[in-house]
Amino acid sequence: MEIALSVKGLTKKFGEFTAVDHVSFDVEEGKFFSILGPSGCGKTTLLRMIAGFYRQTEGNIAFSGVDMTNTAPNKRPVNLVFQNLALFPMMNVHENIAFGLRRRGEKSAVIDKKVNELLERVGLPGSGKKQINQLSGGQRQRIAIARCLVLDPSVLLLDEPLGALDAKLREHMKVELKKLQVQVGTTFVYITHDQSEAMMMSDTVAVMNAGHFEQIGTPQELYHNPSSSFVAQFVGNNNKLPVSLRKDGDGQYFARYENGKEFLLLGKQELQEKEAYDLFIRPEAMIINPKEKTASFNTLDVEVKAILFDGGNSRLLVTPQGTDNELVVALPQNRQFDNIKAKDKIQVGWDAATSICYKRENWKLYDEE
Ligand SMILES: Nc1ncnc2c1ncn2[C@@H]1O[C@H](COP(=O)(O)OP(=O)(O)OP(=O)(O)O)[C@@H](O)[C@H]1O
Repeated sequence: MEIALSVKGLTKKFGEFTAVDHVSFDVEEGKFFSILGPSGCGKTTLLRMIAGFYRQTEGNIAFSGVDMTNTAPNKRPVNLVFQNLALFPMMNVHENIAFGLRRRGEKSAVIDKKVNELLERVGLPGSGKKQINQLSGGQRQRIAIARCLVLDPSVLLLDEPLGALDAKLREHMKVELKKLQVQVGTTFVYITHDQSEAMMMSDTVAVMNAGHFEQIGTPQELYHNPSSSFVAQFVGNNNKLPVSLRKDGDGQYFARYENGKEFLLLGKQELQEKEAYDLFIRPEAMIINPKEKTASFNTLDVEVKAILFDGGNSRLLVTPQGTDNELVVALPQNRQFDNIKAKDKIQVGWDAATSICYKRENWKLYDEE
């Protein structure tokens, strides 16, 4: 498969501050590639360098194998969809989409044909005469994308385009945007701080932290095999237990929890005794009142603090005995645990293979601030 975009060692410094630090990645043609990271990690700066709006301090950018590191923005085969969409309110839908083609000096008949084709492709045929203020948030979104696609970019850059929408519409547009990308087949490079957006829509996700990429992988790889504490915490819901490590005579590691309980550790990660670690266990990896326990099964006695009912995403909030920590345990959908109530003492357990341990790091996700 051809590489639509190749970025090598891209770096941007603002004075002494390094906003983007030697970032490298390739995006295959026709794929949905997301850059996911908390506010201020450098996503927009990276996107602006790719678009050509910022000059890089170091590094290279190539489109379809052609180096364009120093090419002017309007000569690059990219287009950028902004967070605020930047549609022209005084123009109708047709005029908005036609804008770029007119500037290119295309003939009216060609413009009309292309605009109508694009309106079909984004699922809004016949809406050319509508004013922008007559459109819903989701429709505006599609028009903003149509306005960029009409110029036939080989890569479409999207800067948090769902950011301005309310929660319900965001959910809907995630699915719409994914379908639209598959339908039009254009390579999308999408930036977001919302992990569920990135996970649901992307073929590949790069997780960005403080100017660098922590991990690049499929959503499944990031979820099941996070390569760092940051990724384990930023991608999907995870429980974090502060632990210290002990190695027994056979070289087997155990995680010692603050209430004195020890958990077996499996897995390939490098561990060092006596360092401070965090043990990560996904809510759905935890089994309530486990009956059949494998040889590598860990258990923990907990008290139920609250039932967090949310339909198919219902969970228990529990506190392990002898600690102030709170853990989240997914509730199976078979109503088997309908009888559980607050203050109940229960046991939760997980297979050691489903947990992962990383050295403790002292950063905070901005949601927690
Ligand atoms: N023109 C500039 N001059 C100096 N510092 C800047 C400039 N633009 C961005 N920065 C800094 O670079 C860092 C990365 O900013 P950037 O806007 O790329 O982050 P982001 O991940 O897109 O964040 P957000 O999701 O909040 O938009 C921030 O610390 C920001 O303050």
